[in-house]
Amino acid sequence: MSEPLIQATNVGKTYGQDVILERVNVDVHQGEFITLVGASGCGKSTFLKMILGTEQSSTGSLLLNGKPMPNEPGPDRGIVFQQYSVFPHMTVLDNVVAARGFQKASLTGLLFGRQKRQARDDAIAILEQVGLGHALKRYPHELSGGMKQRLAIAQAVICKPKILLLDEPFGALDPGIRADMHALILDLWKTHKLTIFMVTHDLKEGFYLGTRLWVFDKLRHDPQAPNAYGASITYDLPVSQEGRDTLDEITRQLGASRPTIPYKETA
Ligand SMILES: Nc1ncnc2c1ncn2[C@@H]1O[C@H](COP(=O)(O)OP(=O)(O)OP(=O)(O)O)[C@@H](O)[C@H]1O
Repeated sequence: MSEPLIQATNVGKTYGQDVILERVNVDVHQGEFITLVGASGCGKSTFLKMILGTEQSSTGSLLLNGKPMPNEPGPDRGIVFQQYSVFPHMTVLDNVVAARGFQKASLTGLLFGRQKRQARDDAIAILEQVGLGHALKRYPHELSGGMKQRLAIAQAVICKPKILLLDEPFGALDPGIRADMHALILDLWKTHKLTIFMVTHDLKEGFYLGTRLWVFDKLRHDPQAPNAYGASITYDLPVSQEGRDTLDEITRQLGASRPTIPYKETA
């Protein structure tokens, strides 16, 4: 098998005295679609931020293509948050062109001449793909929640990331709209050959979208010091088509069984 795209070895994260994550050991290969589930506050977003480069691991090693994860975001890693992060004073089209501008000319975000024409053409193509081709001239306040999230996804994808990080991107959307967004994200994943990490609170969504599902949980608890231990990945489940078909059964087993990755005293 090829070299892992991301390799985490005994990764831990602390904020002051609080241990958030500990002993995270995973390899991720290009093209995987990882979904992350776990209790609120257990460190899922923190793990995404470490891949984005806005947070650094406190212990262990986190590698991207065999080299230490850069300490800042880069064009190879895009992110979409639950709260719509678009520029309110720009049209839909200009929002996506600007995202490319900040990538290519980060200080001013301004593009000129051929670069600008290319960015416009690419932006129109990606907006067509996310279903906003009819709304190029609208402003964000004229869009529904689902449309704003499509716009945020288009902003991330126009930068041609290898890795797309999705932090509960559909959490604020109605169930019917979420189904459309699922189809969109699977389409983008395939056509742009992305590696996706997606945090969700919806186990069903995690099984439906992912090729692999991670459960974050604490394996050690100290009732006297609740923040003394951090969460690890306690289940690392490959999701096959059969897995999707027998979702109810897997959900039942997850609730009833013990973690498949027991805690090991490794250095
Ligand atoms: N910059 C920070 N400084 C101090 N503590 C932080 C910081 N960022 C996050 N935390 C803490 O780290 C813990 C994990 O936060 P994180 O957002 O990663 O959890 P999460 O699993 O994504 O939660 P949720 O599902 O609610 O979004 C929380 O207790 C949070 O308060």
